[in-house]
Amino acid sequence: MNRGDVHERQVVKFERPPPLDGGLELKRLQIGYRTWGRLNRAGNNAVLVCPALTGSADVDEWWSGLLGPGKALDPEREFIVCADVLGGCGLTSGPPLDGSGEAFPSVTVRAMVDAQRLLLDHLGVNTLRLVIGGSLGGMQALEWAVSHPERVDAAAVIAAPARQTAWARAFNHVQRRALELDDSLDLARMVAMISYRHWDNLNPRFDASDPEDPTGGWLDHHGRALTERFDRNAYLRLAEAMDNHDIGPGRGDTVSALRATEVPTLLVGITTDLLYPPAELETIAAEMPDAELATLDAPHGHDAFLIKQDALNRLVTDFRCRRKLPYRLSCCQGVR
Ligand SMILES: CC(=O)SCCNC(=O)CCNC(=O)[C@H](O)C(C)(C)COP(=O)(O)OP(=O)(O)OC[C@H]1O[C@@H](n2cnc3c(N)ncnc32)[C@H](O)[C@@H]1OP(=O)(O)O
Ligand SMILES: N[C@@H](CCO)C(=O)O
Repeated sequence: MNRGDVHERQVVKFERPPPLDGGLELKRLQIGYRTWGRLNRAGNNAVLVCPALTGSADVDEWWSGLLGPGKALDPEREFIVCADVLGGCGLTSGPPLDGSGEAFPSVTVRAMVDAQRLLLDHLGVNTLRLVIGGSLGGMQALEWAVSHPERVDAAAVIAAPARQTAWARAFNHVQRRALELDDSLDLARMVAMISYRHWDNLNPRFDASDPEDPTGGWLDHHGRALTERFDRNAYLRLAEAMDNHDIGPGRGDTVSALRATEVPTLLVGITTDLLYPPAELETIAAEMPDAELATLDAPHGHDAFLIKQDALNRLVTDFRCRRKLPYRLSCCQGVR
């Protein structure tokens, strides 16, 4: 069943799974996931896509610019897998699904990777041709490259750090305070939205002298929209996971962990990213033995990885073609 062209959401349940990172013991682990394309007999043509904070397994909804025939994630040639994130509010174990709400245990990025590994084992995936993600998804992709290099042919880390930064923590702190005052996700999302954008995105779009305040209206819109589609406790758990993200512990330190990771890795920095500026990605690239740095030139800020999809698709495709990774596309011709 896992070897066909399955597109709809599926669920796998692990009774008494092994403890996940951080001593996370769940009586039952459920993972909701989607796949595109077919897994080959050797189990070595898979690509794992890791979602960002409020993302889901529905890659076709939020990364359609990268998913499709001839694109960076090509289901005609590869088996694309994406799961709802552990601790979130999809069909993978998390506060709402588990029913434990606030009592759902802390989750780390490494635990997210542990859960994804169980899923890949279940599907018969041996090695990944690529693991890719932006923001929280980029943290997961980097953690994969560091913790399971033997299973990863290449990684693409977009707009994410190797270790959470004080600056990004500051935004999460204010969001937690907002959630203490009011259970609704409105205010937290509005704060987050400011960190996801840039003045080059908002200034040309909204007239600051307009008495109807389109900037405020836009923020209100996003606050309301998240409240309708997301869960407060899941949000808190995922923000906590981002705040605790560090590939270093247990591996010397962050720099030692990067230096020991030989997986070919593409690091994409977004020119206007105020949350994880390009300098973060440059630092990672400087330490990894086989890293390539690329720049996504966009006025949108951090969220450009969701908005400038054609340009991102080109960066990822070019990386894969240039590295002659086990990947053949007509668009590879001419890439050196
Ligand atoms: C990566 C993952 O894993 S998935 C998570 C990605 N998805 C999300 O984050 C969902 C939330 N959406 C967004 O953040 C953004 O819409 C993006 C990143 C997907 C796209 O960004 P942009 O193209 O800049 O869109 P923008 O931020 O303007 O949002 C458009 C929405 O704002 C509304 N809007 C724009 N201006 C205003 C305004 N002045 N007042 C009120 N509403 C406004 C639009 O009507 C539109 O509403 P809709 O989404 O309900 O159709
Ligand atoms: N805006 C995206 C990315 C945040 O890093 C999200 O809501 O998941």
